[in-house]
Amino acid sequence: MTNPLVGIVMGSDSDWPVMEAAAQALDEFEVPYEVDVVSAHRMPREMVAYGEQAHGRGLKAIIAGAGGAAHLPGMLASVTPLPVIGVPVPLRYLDGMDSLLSIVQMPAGVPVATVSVAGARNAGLLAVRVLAAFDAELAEKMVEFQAELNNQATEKGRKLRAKVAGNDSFGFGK
Ligand SMILES: Nc1c(C(=O)O)ncn1[C@@H]1O[C@H](COP(=O)(O)O)[C@@H](O)[C@H]1O
Repeated sequence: MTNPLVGIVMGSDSDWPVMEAAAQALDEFEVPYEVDVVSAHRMPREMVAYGEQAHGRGLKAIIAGAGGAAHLPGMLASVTPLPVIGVPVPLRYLDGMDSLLSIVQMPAGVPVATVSVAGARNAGLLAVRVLAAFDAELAEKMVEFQAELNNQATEKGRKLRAKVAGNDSFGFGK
């Protein structure tokens, strides 16, 4: 089995419906990853061990998702030299604002790259970019992915213009 390059961890299995999108993004780029529940609050010793061992085990980035008082991404960032990408998971109350602020407002010296509330897909894509900085083949795949995004957006504009005005006044989207 291929060694995982990205660790996707979350405070609870209840975060998986949100965090799954990170795994899907990594699948699209054929980046090997591992998935686990690691809670700073409920299993602090295991959380520290996970963070301390991640680099030595060959991981290149950690994606950490948590909801509510979401301390997991920041605590992992404090015990690993790896880049940590934080995903604020929205819970029943407060619309994820609690998770967002818990993750994004890190003290200087301990960075967490925070994506949007429930932005697990972007977390996966950001991890791909981290790896692509040192992997020409992966970088090429990312360029192709971006070109496809461009095509899709252009096509949406073309369809909208055709629907609204029946013309192509900006000359985009041939
Ligand atoms: N924010 C944290 C941490 C942590 O930051 O260590 N551990 C669990 N949790 C969060 O608690 C929420 C409710 O968890 P349960 O569904 O298990 O009660 C989840 O969103 C989880 O990420």
